[in-house]
Amino acid sequence: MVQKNFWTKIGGACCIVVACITALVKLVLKYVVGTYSNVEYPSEAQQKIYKTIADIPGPRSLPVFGTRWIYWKFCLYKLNAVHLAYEDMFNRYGDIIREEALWNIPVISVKNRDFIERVLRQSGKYPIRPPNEVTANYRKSRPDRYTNTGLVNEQGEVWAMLRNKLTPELTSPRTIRRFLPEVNQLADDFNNLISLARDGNNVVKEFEAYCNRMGLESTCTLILGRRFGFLDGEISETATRLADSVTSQFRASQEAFYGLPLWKLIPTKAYKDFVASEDALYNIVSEIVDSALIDEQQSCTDVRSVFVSILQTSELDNRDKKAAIIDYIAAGIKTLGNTLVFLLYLVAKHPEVQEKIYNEISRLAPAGTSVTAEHLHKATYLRACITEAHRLKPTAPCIARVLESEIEYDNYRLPPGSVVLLHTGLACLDENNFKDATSYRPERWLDELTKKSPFLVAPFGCGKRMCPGKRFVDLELQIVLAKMVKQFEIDFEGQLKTEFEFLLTPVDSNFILRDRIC
Ligand code: HEM
Repeated sequence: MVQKNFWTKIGGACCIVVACITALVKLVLKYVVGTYSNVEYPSEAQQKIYKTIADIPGPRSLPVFGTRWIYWKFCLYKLNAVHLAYEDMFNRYGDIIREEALWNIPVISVKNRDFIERVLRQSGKYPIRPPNEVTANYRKSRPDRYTNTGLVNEQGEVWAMLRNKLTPELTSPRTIRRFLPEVNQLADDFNNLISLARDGNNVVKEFEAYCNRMGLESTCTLILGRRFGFLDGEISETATRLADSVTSQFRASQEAFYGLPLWKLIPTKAYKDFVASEDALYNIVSEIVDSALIDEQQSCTDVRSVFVSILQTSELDNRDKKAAIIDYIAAGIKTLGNTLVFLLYLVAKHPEVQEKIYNEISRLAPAGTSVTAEHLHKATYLRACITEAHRLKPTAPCIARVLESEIEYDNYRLPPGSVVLLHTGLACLDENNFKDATSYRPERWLDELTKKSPFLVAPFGCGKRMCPGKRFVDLELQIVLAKMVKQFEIDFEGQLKTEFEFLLTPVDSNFILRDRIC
């Protein structure tokens, strides 16, 4: 018993001695190493400064399902109002939010200007935009039609190869210059269509449908090099099918992305709808391409260059050429239609702005003349009105990226591979970034002091993955706005309603178009 006590005491003493020696060695090492190497060892408090993705605030997350429950029926937000959900979440949680997709994969949303700029500036050779998983999944299941998931959804070297081969003709200023007379004609036909669509009170109901037809006709004309009659009084069955399938494609993508992604396990209704719309789109575009191919052999006009350049691209499978045309048409219709409605709505709500556009364009291009490149170059106020509409109501209000390297923000460390949504649209409404941010004031863009803000006012995205349709859309918006303001006094009663269908989309828009008395 005495012996046991003795050994216990010896053991205790040894422990105390070892602890003291360890502390002493630590102290000496810290002092010596600190003195001679100049390396600063962070204190425990300093080490804790960095927080991880898991610390970012956001809605409560469920195992496996993550935070997608917030869009379920009777829960916090509506699936067709995702834009309002983000507004509310930024108010609740601050400038950085964590959501979780299926299997608890984090998705980080940010609206801080500095963060947005750093992410967009860091992009390397192959910037990664998270693919639309529904489209990618479907296309992989149809090797008979697709060799890859397409320009919009591919990554890395395959994306770079598609981008290099498919976009130069579309983005070339020469193509856009050559297309100018055609856009003048398209704008005249659009004016004619909406003029005839007015009721006795000069109201055009569901104006967005006409703008989508304009998006469809002009994108098809640019890409396929011929007119399709989507602006004729009677809309053809093909136009209706094409417009419907693009709408249901966006809607189904939205449900499959933000809703419960059960489609990964079983073919849900949303997935089946998506497949049906993708099939319809494929069949319609195939018909159009085939008929355009026959015409192509009989004609040799210049406007066909985008189509011809795609068809003549060497080392590209025919399936890729058809897929590219589908992607261009699908990418162009609703984006262009929505943007046109938002622009005209803002102009309608600001008669003083409208008057200034009218005066500028009447001075530059008198009645009866076409709008030329020189007119547009001089129409600085008209262009400012378009930039300001992109700032205030962009149809694509956020840019998605996968981080290529680590980023630190507000004491959080986000590792490479993190999925981030950059909410440029909401950042544009922040008073810290723009004075009088929620007002439509085109004049701000005429002020030399206003920063151009290419990372905030970025309706077409940014960097190497930027929208290849930008130049064409710029041209079209300018000519359509100029010609509409010349012909009509545009008015709108009440507030424009919007929904989110993967894009910010106008609904039930009734415009009043009074003939201008010159
Ligand atoms: C107002 C009309 C349009 C808007 C607002 C718009 C917006 C955008 C945005 C935000 C992106 C993503 C860019 C990024 O991640 O940095 C994009 C990509 C794309 N857009 Fe557009 N777009 C429009 C019209 C068009 C048109 C007319 C076409 C084709 C003729 C087109 C074809 C594409 C393609 C192919 C991509 C994918 C590019 C890539 O990943 O390399 N877009 N667009």
